[in-house]
Amino acid sequence: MLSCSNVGKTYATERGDIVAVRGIDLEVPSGQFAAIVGRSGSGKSSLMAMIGGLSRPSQGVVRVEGADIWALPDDALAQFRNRKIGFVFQFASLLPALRVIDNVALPALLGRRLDAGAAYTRAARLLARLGLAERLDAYPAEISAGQQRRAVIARALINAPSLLLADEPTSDLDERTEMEIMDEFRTLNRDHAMTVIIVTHNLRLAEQADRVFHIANGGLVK
Ligand SMILES: Nc1ncnc2c1ncn2[C@@H]1O[C@H](COP(=O)(O)OP(=O)(O)OP(=O)(O)O)[C@@H](O)[C@H]1O
Repeated sequence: MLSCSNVGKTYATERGDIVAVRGIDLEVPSGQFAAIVGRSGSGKSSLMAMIGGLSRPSQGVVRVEGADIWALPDDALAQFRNRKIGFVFQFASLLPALRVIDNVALPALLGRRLDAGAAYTRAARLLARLGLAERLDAYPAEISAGQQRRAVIARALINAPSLLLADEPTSDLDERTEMEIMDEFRTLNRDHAMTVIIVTHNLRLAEQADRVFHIANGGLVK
């Protein structure tokens, strides 16, 4: 379902090139729960950004459900991301001027596959499942960090993606919230055959995955 063939990323900087990812080959079958682990700076986020269609590889091919995503024109890639991939990334925070429920419904409205009524109904249902039924009308600044993370997860799921990418989804959260979020990922993975890839520093979380990829210095450790 997801494959990387010889995928690499080099950043050109004023002080020369930085090779962040060096020709990685990996495959994650549909419905698998995979974890990517590695030290800070090893290239995990760069790899996830290429897999998610957010940052163009310097070399290699990324296929998601058979599609060579980086061969798609920009608008087709944007549509593919919107429909097929859910993101739980640190930088993808909630829009502060919108209520929680508006934030969650937004990708469905942008994707134009659900009408507004259906988008809001689905957003409310997802938020309720994630324990936010009482906070639908709150603004992001009015809810806790753990609740914000759950709202981001609801937003990632609104278009029923086949691939969920989560970069350090539970960092800064207490152990109980962390476990609740992991349980939610496992349920989605099991009940909806959603492929899940998480990046984590936390080996306790990685142990729960079907498959663990270790990255060091931009390459996979065999
Ligand atoms: N936009 C960029 N421009 C230049 N160098 C970058 C850029 N983004 C990342 N790098 C460098 O690429 C390497 C890999 O970074 P990356 O963020 O992928 O690692 P990581 O494993 O996700 O780290 P962390 O666990 O700290 O988030 C690092 O040396 C980093 O400094």
